[in-house]
Amino acid sequence: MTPPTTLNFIGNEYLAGGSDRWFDNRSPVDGSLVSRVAEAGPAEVDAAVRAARAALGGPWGRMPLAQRAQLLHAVADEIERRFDDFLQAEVADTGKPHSLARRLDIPRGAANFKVFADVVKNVPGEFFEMATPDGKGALNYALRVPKGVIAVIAPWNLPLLLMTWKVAPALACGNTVVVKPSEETPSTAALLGEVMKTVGVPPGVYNVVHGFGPGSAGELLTRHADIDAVTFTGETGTGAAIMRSVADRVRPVSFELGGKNAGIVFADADFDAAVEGIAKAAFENTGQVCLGTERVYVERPIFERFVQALKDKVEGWQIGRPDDAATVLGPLISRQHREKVLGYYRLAREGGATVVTGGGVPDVGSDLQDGAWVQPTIWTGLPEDHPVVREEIFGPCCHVRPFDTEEEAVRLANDTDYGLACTVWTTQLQRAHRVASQIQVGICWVNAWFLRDLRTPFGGSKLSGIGREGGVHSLEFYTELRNVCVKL
Ligand SMILES: NC(=O)c1ccc[n+]([C@@H]2O[C@H](COP(=O)([O-])OP(=O)(O)OC[C@H]3O[C@@H](n4cnc5c(N)ncnc54)[C@H](O)[C@@H]3O)[C@@H](O)[C@H]2O)c1
Ligand SMILES: O=S(=O)(O)c1ccc(CO)cc1
Repeated sequence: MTPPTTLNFIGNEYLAGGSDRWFDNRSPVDGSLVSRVAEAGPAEVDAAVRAARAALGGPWGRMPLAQRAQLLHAVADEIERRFDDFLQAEVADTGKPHSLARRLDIPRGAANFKVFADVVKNVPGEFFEMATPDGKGALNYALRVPKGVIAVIAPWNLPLLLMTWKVAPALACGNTVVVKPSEETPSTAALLGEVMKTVGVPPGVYNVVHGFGPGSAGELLTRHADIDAVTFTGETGTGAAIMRSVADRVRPVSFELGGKNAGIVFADADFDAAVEGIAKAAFENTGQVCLGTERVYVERPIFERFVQALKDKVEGWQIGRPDDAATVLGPLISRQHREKVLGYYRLAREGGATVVTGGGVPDVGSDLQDGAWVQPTIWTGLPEDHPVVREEIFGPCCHVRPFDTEEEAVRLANDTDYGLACTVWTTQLQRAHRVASQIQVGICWVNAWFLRDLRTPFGGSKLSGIGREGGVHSLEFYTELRNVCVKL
């Protein structure tokens, strides 16, 4: 039987790669073939950028804001109508449990379009009246105009959610996009093309090119002379490479990059809630969430009890097939990524860590032996300068260490090159505010993790990114302000 194909989407049509380059998209559950993907070469990337440019001068560019917002609501409605198609596609690529994709990935994929359509409709303008020597004065007002053609480079961990988190505000602001989804997860970006066409989004507004990073569609797109901005989510090193790609043409970038996030648990915390919260932060999505917690600091009086409870909690989580309702943990995204994660598991052992649980590959049976399975893992006893405590692993693992004072906890949490997120657990109100204000991150949760209001600013400090998106903050990246000065 011929395997299904995943095609580039350009000008509202699915096109095969002209140069006959195809790559395999394999399931991380069992290594089976999900689809053959058409890799975009220079001609396809150029065609996508041209289609996007042309659309800015067509019906999309002339469309009133209210109608644009209505279309984006229709996109969201159509994603919801085709919920199961998106669910199957996302799970086929990632192997994540249906329960997780059903609760998080697909609903958020739809919600992004609704939220940003509404945000853009409700943004007030800026106006200044000025005096002039002739006494008649002048009026200044700022127009927000779309930036143009936006290159969207997306990662594989929350493919639809993180791609639409960029595409929705870009389109709401009147731009057009060329999306390069991760080579690991091309399916939902491709499927979204059908949705765009069905609801009547004009050709060229939403385009998708498939492929890899360096020397492939990712680099071809970010180096293309006719893109106006790049928005990227992924590894810090890739962000640096993209920055170099756009440097000669001085294009703006918005970067959501890696993290090595801390969790701080005070002895006064609601113990059970903290265990549950840290377990999710460390292990949900098999630890493949940039906001996840890989460093946990626990106040000494509850340290031993906390480590035991965290171990019990995660050992009770079922690892297995995505469609099994009891499954909590799926595989990693690929065997290649598993090699990286297992490399850190090895380093931890060699560094003298106490392996509280996990540390290897689970027995998932012969059916799944070609998948990318890994055990959730907890360590204690490593020094703070160990690579396992300093580098982003992006797997289901955390190192837990005791602390004695609030000052020490803040110092430990901030002792990192990254600055994305933190989760703090305490029932003392003043402590909560005091600590949150001192942690050098883009988002600090108190008694919560991954609770997102899409109107709030989101992004990272230090090596975790450049800029903030979310709510009106997205407009700062996806529009330009043009001041009009009218002499009266
Ligand atoms: N801060 C955030 O919001 C956030 C969210 C999710 C993931 N992440 C980070 O993403 C990483 C995991 O995702 P990943 O492995 O897909 O990241 P990645 O950087 O390897 O790849 C991301 C995307 O960039 C493309 N790419 C790679 N090299 C490129 C190049 N030179 N030019 C243009 N495009 C290129 C890839 O093909 C892919 O589409 C982790 O580091 C994680 O922390 C960050
Ligand atoms: O801002 S969000 O779109 O909610 C979001 C969720 C997860 C991550 C990290 O993987 C980044 C942004």
